[in-house]
Amino acid sequence: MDLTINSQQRCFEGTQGFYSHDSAICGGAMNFAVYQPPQAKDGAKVPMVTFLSGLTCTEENFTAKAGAQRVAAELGLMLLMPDTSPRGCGYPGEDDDYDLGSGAGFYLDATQAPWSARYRMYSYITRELPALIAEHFPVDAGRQGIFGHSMGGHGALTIHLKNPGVYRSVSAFAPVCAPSQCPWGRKAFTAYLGEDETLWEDYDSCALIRRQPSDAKIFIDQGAEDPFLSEQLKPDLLVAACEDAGQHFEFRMQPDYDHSYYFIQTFVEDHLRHHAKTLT
Ligand SMILES: N[C@@H](CCC(=O)N[C@@H](CSC=O)C(=O)NCC(=O)O)C(=O)O
Repeated sequence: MDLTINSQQRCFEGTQGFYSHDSAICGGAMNFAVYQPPQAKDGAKVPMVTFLSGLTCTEENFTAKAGAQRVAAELGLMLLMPDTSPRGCGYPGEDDDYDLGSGAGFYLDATQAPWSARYRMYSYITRELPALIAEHFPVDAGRQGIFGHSMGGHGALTIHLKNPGVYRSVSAFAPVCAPSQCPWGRKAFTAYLGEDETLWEDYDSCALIRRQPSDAKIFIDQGAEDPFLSEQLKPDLLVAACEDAGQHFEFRMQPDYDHSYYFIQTFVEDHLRHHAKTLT
């Protein structure tokens, strides 16, 4: 699989790069960013943590705003930052709303036309992109973790819960915890998956935990002043699901923090150390 290097720059003795490729699964060009830590040299393979971003984001938001590279360099973690959806599909309404279409792929495989042809972010993130990364970067595919923010927190939790042996560590910042029960998720799931809500459970962390908890510890930070907390994120539902199902978790409510990347950059070191405990 071919890869285009759009830019590469030195960063904490490692390399921060932006790349694109032609995705068979998403039916067009996709962008992503990778941070290679200094330990990834002379043939040495390093563990990788994938960060899934939230609504309106591209591969650039976390890469430029989270300040994760310094600690990733210290811990020897490769970071993979995918885009949040296919782009330029030409579907009606694709660019009209911030919470549907471009920038809002919700990390699922759409089953409803027209989205089903290209909005296949679940398969892209779990199959095509890791294979491409393994071909072009010195990654140890047996040591992978996943984390994310908001819509990307939902993606990280669901992808871990559906693939606990591949994504061995998991964490999230302000995740959409129960997409079947909040306006962002219900709008996206109706459009992408259709009206049958029983089919939504496959992409709902609370339902997945109740069905089959994982052996990992789910680590979550949430800002207490997050404007999306009660209507969209609903961490109380995830905490209840974890408690009922016996899922190991740590949930931290952070006083005074909001939903922004200032919140993320404050706690990103804790998240990377959480992943390193399992992966290194
Ligand atoms: N209506 C807002 C919503 C956009 C927003 O807040 N996006 C968040 C993720 S929200 C959940 O997935 C984000 O990460 N934005 C990018 C950033 O760099 O802050 C709006 O359109 O502004």
